[in-house]
Amino acid sequence: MDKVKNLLSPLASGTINDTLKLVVIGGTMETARRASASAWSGFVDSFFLTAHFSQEDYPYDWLLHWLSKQPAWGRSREFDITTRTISRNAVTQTTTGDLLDDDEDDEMLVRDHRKRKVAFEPSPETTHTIYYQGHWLRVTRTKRKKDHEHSAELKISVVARNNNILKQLVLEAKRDYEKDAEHKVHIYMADTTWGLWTWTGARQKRPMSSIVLEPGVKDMLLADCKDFLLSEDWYAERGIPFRRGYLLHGVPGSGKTSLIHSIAGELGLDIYVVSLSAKGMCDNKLAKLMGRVPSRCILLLEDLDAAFTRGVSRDEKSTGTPATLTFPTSSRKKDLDDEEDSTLSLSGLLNSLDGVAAAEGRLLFATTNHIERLDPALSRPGRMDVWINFKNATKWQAEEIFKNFFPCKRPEPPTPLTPEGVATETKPKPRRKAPGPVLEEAELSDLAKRFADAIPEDEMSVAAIQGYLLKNKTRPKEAVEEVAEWVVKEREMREKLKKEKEEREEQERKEKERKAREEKAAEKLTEPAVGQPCAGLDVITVASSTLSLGTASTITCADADTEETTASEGGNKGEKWVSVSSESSTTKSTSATS
Ligand SMILES: Nc1ncnc2c1ncn2[C@@H]1O[C@H](COP(=O)(O)OP(=O)(O)OP(=O)(O)O)[C@@H](O)[C@H]1O
Repeated sequence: MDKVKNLLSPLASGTINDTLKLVVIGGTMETARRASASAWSGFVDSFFLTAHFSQEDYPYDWLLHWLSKQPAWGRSREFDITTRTISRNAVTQTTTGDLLDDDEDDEMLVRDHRKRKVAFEPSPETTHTIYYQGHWLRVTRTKRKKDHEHSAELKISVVARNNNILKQLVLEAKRDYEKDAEHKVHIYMADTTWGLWTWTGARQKRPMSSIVLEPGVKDMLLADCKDFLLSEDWYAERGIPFRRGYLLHGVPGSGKTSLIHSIAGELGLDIYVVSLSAKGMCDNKLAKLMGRVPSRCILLLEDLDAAFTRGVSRDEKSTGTPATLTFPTSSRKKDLDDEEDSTLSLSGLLNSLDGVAAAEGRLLFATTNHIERLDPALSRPGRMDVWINFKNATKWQAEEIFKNFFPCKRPEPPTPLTPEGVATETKPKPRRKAPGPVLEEAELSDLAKRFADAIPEDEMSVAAIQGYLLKNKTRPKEAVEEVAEWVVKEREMREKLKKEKEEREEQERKEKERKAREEKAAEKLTEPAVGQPCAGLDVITVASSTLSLGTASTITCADADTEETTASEGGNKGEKWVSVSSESSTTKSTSATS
């Protein structure tokens, strides 16, 4: 008791009393200050209407698109600068700081190639103030994490009596976005870090006429897509999932991707692009992405064959025979779990495409240069209903590409008539002058024919021919005269590249073999300890009764693939090694003493 009194006695002294008073007064004042500050901010906030727009929903894109056009955005004091243009219509700024519209900017780029387009994006976690229809909007882009998932959000606050101003803003942003979309194709890329779709910009629509394919192919494909989009009820009545898949396969540079973009433009659809071989792509992320594809769009799976060169294929999984047989220690098991988590499997892909979460009404387009590498399950009807083979250019294609490439004098279109039949006086739209000479129509046809004669059938890709013409874009006549020489050079170059590739592959094969030999040798050297699993084998049976050589127990290891069984007797170096057949069969003992 005395001890307690001694301990408390300093508290009764004057100094401690004063200190305590100070602490109490200070604490009270601070609490009061905080309470009043939060009350004030609560009071101020009570005047604000706040709307949240999640990245997973359309209004987020509309608003970002709208914001990217606001001059105040460019003058904002905190922003991310990117040379990746948000949209061709986005407010852009040269490095000198002047705001320019697109046409001016193009001119600038011609005059001064060092000047680059710079786009402004809202910095995350910063607030921007924008004046809109008599109101000050406070706009904040935030990143949030919910249920282990990252996503972005746009928060817009405004002082107003009701939410009419926010409704108006969203509608205007939507109208603006859709107006731009009329002439553009919006492209979204799969973000494998967040498992979300990221808007990467809008591309000018590419006219179907600029794609040169054998007659009928484009029309057939377009008609099929249109027919599908109009057949929702037909599919519903028959209980068939409302989806259609198109597999475009064939040589590189033959127009697969270009055709898809063109169709998207023609049908007014957005494109959602997934590269299955992208770093970080796994079953989970793909399923999430597929669940977030809107109902009417083009889903583009690029380089379909590339995805499964590194992952675990469905066949390996389904037979239960993993590619490498291992006995996971706890840390190794964690690695395996992580690996599984970051791997894309064929079954994962099929589930994502067909699963309940998969969007209805989407057009699935898949491209590949190696159709022979595809698993038949992936390309079967129901998943890929229409297949189109893209080949190297025919002579007819070469001729058409040439005609499309060079400008020629076209006859003036007839003057439109008024309802009374009087010709209207219309001012011709000023056209940008194309570089190079403008040919007569007949001359162009003649040159195109001569050009096509020099191009070998089904040997050069359309992209290669286009590349050659680009180099001669102001010299149509010379392009024809020099094309034979180019073909020879191109062949030589391809021969050289082929040789180099073969040499590289041969070297890689040798290297692989060498590594395999080394691994085998290392395996032989590692003697399995008694009671421990044999590396590389997945079934272990301890059969101490089958053999009675020496004193140690015997381990029998069955190779899952070959059913071959070996047994080894433990013991010191220099003692016996025994091989036996499987447990039930008779011992084919080859004992040896080293
Ligand atoms: N049939 C074609 N008609 C018009 N242009 C074409 C055609 N084929 C290729 N091109 C041109 O070649 C370039 C490459 O074409 P694209 O990317 O569409 O080929 P791809 O078949 O998708 O190639 P990859 O398989 O390598 O992805 C584009 O600039 C495109 O304009």
